[in-house]
Amino acid sequence: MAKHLALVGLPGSGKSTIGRQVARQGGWVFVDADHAIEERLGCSIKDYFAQHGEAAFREIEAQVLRTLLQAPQPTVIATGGGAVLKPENRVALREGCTVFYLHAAPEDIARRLRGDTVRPLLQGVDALQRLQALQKVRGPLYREVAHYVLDTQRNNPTQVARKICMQVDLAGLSGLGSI
Ligand SMILES: Nc1ncnc2c1ncn2[C@@H]1O[C@H](COP(=O)(O)OP(=O)(O)OP(=O)(O)O)[C@@H](O)[C@H]1O
Ligand SMILES: O=C(O)C1=C[C@@H](O)[C@@H](O)[C@H](O)C1
Ligand SMILES: [Mg+2]
Repeated sequence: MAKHLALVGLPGSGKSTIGRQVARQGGWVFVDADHAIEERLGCSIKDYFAQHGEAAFREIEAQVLRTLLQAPQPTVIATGGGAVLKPENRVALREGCTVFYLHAAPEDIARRLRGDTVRPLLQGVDALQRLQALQKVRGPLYREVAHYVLDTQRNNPTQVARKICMQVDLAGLSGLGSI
């Protein structure tokens, strides 16, 4: 039975915001994979992207994910938006976690992220077009890895977090305890 809970979805789908709330509600440890990666890098993801490129970043991301999945305590993991790109990450996530895909249309996310300056893949481009392109490639991968798909468009982060907790409770997911 899965031990951890992972949230996957496009940049801005709410993984960090909702993951933190789920962990608080359930009394679990919360880890934002992007923060764990930045600790490991010693610099921001944005700077690392600029200096070393995406391929180098993906290698570090895979290593950090592996480390997080080995944690002895049940953890809510907000994954990076592109963590599902590597097939081995998808296998590791699916096996080591109960995975929730936070779905939202690119149009909605573009509205949420208006004025964003930290997401490297959305800088200096038309954010909506980029999100649509990401959705085309990643949508099937998020669905492939997910045990559950949640629509985040008609629900605010607190409501989505509550739905996740209810699902965890209903399914009696061992390792995560009950809420
Ligand atoms: N269901 C929602 N409804 C409205 N706004 C939301 C919802 N979920 C998240 N947001 C808002 O969208 C923004 C992005 O959320 P967040 O940073 O949690 O996304 P993320 O998936 O962690 O992104 P990234 O992959 O880039 O780390 C935040 O301002 C957050 O408050
Ligand atoms: O969508 C992506 O590819 C990314 C999303 C962020 O969470 C970070 O992991 C990084 O900026 C890459
Ligand atoms: Mg995040």
